[in-house]
Amino acid sequence: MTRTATPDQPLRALWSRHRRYRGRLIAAVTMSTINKVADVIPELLIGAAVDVVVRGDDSFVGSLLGIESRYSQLGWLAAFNFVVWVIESASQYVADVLWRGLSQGVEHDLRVEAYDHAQHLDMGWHEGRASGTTLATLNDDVNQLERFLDVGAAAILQTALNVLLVGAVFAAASWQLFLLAFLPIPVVIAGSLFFQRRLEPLYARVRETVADLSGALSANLAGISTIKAFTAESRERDRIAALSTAYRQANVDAIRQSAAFVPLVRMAILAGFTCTLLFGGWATLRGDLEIGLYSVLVFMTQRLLWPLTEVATVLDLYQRGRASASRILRLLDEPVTVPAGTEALARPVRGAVELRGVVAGYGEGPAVLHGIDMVIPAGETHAIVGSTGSGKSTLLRHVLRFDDPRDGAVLLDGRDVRELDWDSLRGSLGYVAQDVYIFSGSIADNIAYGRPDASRAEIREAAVAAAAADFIDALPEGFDSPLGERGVNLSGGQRQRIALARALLRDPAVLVLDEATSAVDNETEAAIQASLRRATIDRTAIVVAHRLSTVRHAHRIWVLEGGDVVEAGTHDELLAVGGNYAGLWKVQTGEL
Ligand SMILES: Nc1ncnc2c1ncn2[C@@H]1O[C@H](COP(=O)(O)OP(=O)(O)OP(=O)(O)O)[C@@H](O)[C@H]1O
Repeated sequence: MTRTATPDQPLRALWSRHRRYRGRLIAAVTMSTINKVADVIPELLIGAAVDVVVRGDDSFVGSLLGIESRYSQLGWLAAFNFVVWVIESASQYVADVLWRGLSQGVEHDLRVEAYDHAQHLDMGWHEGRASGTTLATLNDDVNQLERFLDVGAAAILQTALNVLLVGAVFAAASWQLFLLAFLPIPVVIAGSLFFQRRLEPLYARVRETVADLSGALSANLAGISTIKAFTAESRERDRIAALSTAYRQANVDAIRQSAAFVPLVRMAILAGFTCTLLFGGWATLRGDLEIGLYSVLVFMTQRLLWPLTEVATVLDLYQRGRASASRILRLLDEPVTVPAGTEALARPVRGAVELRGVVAGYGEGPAVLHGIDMVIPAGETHAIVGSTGSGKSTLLRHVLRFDDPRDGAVLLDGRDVRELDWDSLRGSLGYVAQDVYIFSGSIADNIAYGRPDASRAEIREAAVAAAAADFIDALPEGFDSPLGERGVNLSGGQRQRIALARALLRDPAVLVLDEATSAVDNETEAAIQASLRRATIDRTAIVVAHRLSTVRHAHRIWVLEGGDVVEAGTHDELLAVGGNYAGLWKVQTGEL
């Protein structure tokens, strides 16, 4: 499987996918700018107030407004200050709402897009990694990005605006002081770049370890009954503890590095602050600088420099966001190796299935099917039998196009399934898997999963055909009985019958059953067999079975061995041949 390289600028690459939010971003940046300007003005006003008190009639405010009384001048300043604060508070609120809306919007879109992409990736991709690892990307990584967008992006903008605005005030007051006060800035920038480079691999490691942990946690919860049955609790606890320790250690390493940045920033700030205090004070004493301006500059130095300590936090969020963005992009860049075709089948679909020289295998592994030729005419029931590991499920997997063959082709109604759109292919197939999945919801919801618009009467009809209606009616809430996420309150046989009803309700041209009656008792099996015979009168059925009694009436039985068809024929023909099938039949029934 080829993998597209992650771009060097994962956040930028991610943003290019979300250009539709540009308007909202511009609005958020505008609001933050208004807010920052309104935030700086009160400090200028303090300087103006000191100026009023010290210089009286000659003050800047006095000459600007043409008012003599110092009391009135201060009153005007207070009124102006009030207006500025109202603007500051209102713009803060609007900016917060806009930034959060932006991050929530991007997060939502990304989560849905990444999930949708993941569900279109082939089965091999999903089987090749723990589902918890994918979950970690869809959940933790997307959330991590939200934190960066929510807090980090706005903070970066605020700090940059701060430097610009305060810089403008300093530059207007005295260029010498401007240079002194801005002394720490290059140090902070150089430090940021240095730490950013060091932090990048550390946060990539944090994301990897959290994915491993998440994968192990979800696998363990899914297999909790096995853990209990084998009293493996303490062993599993230790395994999870080891993965958690790796995660903690990765975080500690990253935090140790990112925290080391804070003292560096603080020392740089101290230098800048001391310079302003000392050199500004001396200049004022010499009469080169107005007292009002000096007090403004002292306040401004605080305003300029202290927020720089935030740079470390922002850098931290930025690096975490970058690491998460790379993982999300990697998922989004994962190619869909089993893409849908574009052709539609002529309706009604007849249901003729053919395999022509199908060679198949998993990943880079050896071939599991070695050139299977099989013709299943429309309307017939064909069985596939063979010892365990002979390739029966692999064959079904290719009929369903969970995977494409390495060589040869699978055809439905004479068309290569790779050319067909999903609706034509999977819409024509009713599948009952070996391991039945029950969704949370009611029994009726589960049966209607493939046809959500089905009426209650149709759902009941499908349940009757699958020999499931009796046990469903016996439940206190009947078809409305809720099922747990994994259908834990149903027996294996009951779950199989629900799955069968689900497949029959779609009225598919081809019914694909993988060991669909393996978990039921003999009596239920006979009931299902009778219903299946009725249900498959006018449709194709491909049935994988271990218990040969369930397929003895099939039109044709294909016997697989080591990935090859070794025998084929009706039950009676195969018994007459006296080969593999006859041997298996004898073992299972004791008769010949
Ligand atoms: N996801 C997978 N990845 C790699 N190899 C696999 C995978 N699934 C099956 N195989 C291998 O393919 C071969 C055929 O397996 P398959 O499940 O098709 O056999 P089967 O006849 O259905 O067996 P059973 O009757 O036990 O279900 C086996 O050797 C198995 O190890």
